[in-house]
Amino acid sequence: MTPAPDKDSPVVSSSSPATGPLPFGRLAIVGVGLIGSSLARAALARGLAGEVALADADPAVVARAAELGIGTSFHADAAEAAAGADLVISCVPVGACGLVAEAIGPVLKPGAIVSDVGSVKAAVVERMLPHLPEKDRFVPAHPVAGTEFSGPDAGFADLFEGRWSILTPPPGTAEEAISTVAAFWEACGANVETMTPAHHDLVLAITSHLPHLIAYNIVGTAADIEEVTQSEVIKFSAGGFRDFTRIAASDPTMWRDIFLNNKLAVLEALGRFSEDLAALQRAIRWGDGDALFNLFTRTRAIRRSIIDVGQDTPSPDFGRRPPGK
Ligand SMILES: NC(=O)c1ccc[n+]([C@@H]2O[C@H](COP(=O)([O-])OP(=O)(O)OC[C@H]3O[C@@H](n4cnc5c(N)ncnc54)[C@H](O)[C@@H]3O)[C@@H](O)[C@H]2O)c1
Ligand SMILES: O=C(O)C(=O)C[C@]1(C(=O)O)C=C[C@@H](O)C=C1
Repeated sequence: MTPAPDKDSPVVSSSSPATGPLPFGRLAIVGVGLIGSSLARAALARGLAGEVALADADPAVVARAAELGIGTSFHADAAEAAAGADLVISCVPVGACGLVAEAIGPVLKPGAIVSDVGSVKAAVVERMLPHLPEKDRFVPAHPVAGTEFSGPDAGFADLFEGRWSILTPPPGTAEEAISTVAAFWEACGANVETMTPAHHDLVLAITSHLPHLIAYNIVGTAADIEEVTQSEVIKFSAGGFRDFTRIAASDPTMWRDIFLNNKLAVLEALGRFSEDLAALQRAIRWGDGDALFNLFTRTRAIRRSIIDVGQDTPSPDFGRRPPGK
């Protein structure tokens, strides 16, 4: 059982094998991009649902999902997919999650659980919860796993294997709904942790959102520097810059929505980052080699500890990608 967080303890629990009513009779996934299609593939491959109903607002995505055979039914209408489902997961950009909740709310069967995968959590709760008939059956989630690719072709069944999925149930969420969603993610190969939406947004602002902002910025700056031609950016991007270009290739809609919906936490993290950057600027200007050396030693240890605990693979491009990409 994974209890709902209270306000005094933002991080409540780490994963321990959960049990739940798996397989579901019907799982509905709304938004069949990288994450939605990976979940659909994982659910089919691992036998987590009898029916996997897929819906997307883009007709080309619905057609492609059908062609790929990654579900059991394919819908242009989210409500049609959600009708009769035991679990409905919204896998659309954060800015569109309110529209999904509004569409599915009226057709949810009694007892159906609703979840999502958005990279921001407080705004998702604010946008989705008002439209849901059973407020205690909404269990927001965020799989901390992804790539810079989008769309149904980019997904793969093992994306969540060994990665974290963070659940952020609002206070009052039914324990049984939380443990069912936890069991679902564990069956997809993920480790589950539960925390408050606000705490999630603070943590992810520094570990995910700010790094993306920095990558977008540095690639934009490099492209703008007139003496560094486009061809040189490409030619010399085999080094550290290459990692930034990978991250800066991430989906513009998804990341626009993340920054607009986690504004305060990102601005707070950016403030701290700017202060530390100014300190580095001073160290370089005044020849303070010790300050530089000490920081670089500390950050090298952090990277090595990340690899040691198996949270990353030391691949040349630092990325996880679908087979064949
Ligand atoms: N990409 C990642 O690395 C990653 C990782 C974890 C979580 N997330 C979160 O997962 C969600 C989806 O990201 P993705 O990378 O799969 O995006 P994606 O662009 O690959 O897919 C999103 C899909 O949602 C569809 N869509 C948009 N609005 C819709 C609506 N109103 N109704 C139905 N379908 C709609 C789009 O047509 C598209 O097919 C986002 O909220 C993102 O923050 C992404
Ligand atoms: O590996 C990547 O491409 C990612 O950026 C994945 C990443 C992350 O920052 O770790 C990006 C956003 C998601 O919300 C979760 C995971």
